[in-house]
Amino acid sequence: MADPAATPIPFLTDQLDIVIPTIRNLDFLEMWRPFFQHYHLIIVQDGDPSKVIKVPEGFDYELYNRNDINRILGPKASCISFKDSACRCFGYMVSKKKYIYTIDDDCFVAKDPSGKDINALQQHIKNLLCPSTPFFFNTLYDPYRDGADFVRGYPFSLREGAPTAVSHGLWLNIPDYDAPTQLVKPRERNTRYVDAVLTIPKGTLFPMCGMNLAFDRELIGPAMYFGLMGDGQPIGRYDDMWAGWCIKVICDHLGYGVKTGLPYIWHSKASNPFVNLKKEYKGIYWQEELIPFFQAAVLPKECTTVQKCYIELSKQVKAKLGSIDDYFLKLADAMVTWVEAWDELNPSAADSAEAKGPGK
Ligand SMILES: O=c1ccn([C@@H]2O[C@H](COP(=O)(O)OP(=O)(O)O[C@H]3O[C@@H](CO)[C@H](O)[C@H]3O)[C@@H](O)[C@H]2O)c(=O)[nH]1
Ligand SMILES: [Mn+2]
Repeated sequence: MADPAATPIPFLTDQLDIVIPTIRNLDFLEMWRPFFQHYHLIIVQDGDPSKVIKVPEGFDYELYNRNDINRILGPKASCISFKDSACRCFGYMVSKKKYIYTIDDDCFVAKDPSGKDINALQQHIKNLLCPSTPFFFNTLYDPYRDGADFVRGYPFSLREGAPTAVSHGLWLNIPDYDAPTQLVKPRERNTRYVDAVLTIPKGTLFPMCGMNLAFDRELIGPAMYFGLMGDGQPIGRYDDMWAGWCIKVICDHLGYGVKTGLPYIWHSKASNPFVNLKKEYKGIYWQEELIPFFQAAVLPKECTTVQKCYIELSKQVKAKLGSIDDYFLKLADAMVTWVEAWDELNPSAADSAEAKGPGK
């Protein structure tokens, strides 16, 4: 097998879309121009569709506002959040590319300890193209990286690794803290650059942040639904968390890997902690029941495609979480609507999904 660490990182400009949820002008792209200008952008405009979003010259993009989402999905648009960054998942659905990178419009290019600008997109591509090691933990971190390898005692039968479905990047400056933590530590900034990429072990959940995230759309796209939040919903800021718990259960079942660590972006501003507390507070106690649910979730072996896994998960959500709050009955239905809409917009992928089967 070719040494994944030694091969140069391809740019994949015709295989990757960048999805940006936004309610503001996209001046932040100026800083990303050297890294993004050859990629196609999918801009999901949230909020008032009559507002004109200014996109800097020279970028190739498609922009969807709420009117477009309603026109394209019809009644199924009900599964796409309104007035919340969760709307970004519509961009995953309409993309036709193999890979997705999603980034917030208040995230900028960070510098590594040497002072060099970090090309976050290239690091995500490297993470996605290199295998993961979910079945046995390598104590010297990413074994496929230049200057590292599997350590003594690592089973040779597992050294081929698993296909990587998700690459979860981190943030310098404003960390992704929940509102209570933000309120207690308003001036805390993340200044620590940890030069590592880790595979999250099979059977372990994690808090997935949508700020700096890339994934293999063909491996896990139909499960990357950012849960129903925003207008008319009882919670917010749990969209990406919901997606992260669902994709991790499914990746574990299908034998795919999820990585976290490099690359870093510079998160420039903290959202209002009081507004965030109002959005999060129910989720803070609900998640004490949600996490055990996902930890115990078992998918039958007949679930051989992401769609089948996701539909099965939605049934378990309805059966086991509906008693917490009616919201989870609505969310379970929205999960089904999402998959139906996904398959309508991606018919060929839906047909071939049957053939894919579990990752080896
Ligand atoms: O109603 C809205 C509000 C914002 N957006 C766009 O979404 C992203 C994130 O917005 P922002 O940076 O203001 O919020 P954060 O609290 O930093 O977001 C992080 O927390 C999580 C919220 O679920 C999420 O994982 C992170 O994004 C920006 O691009 C806004 O323009 C929106 O579309 N609709
Ligand atoms: Mn932000």
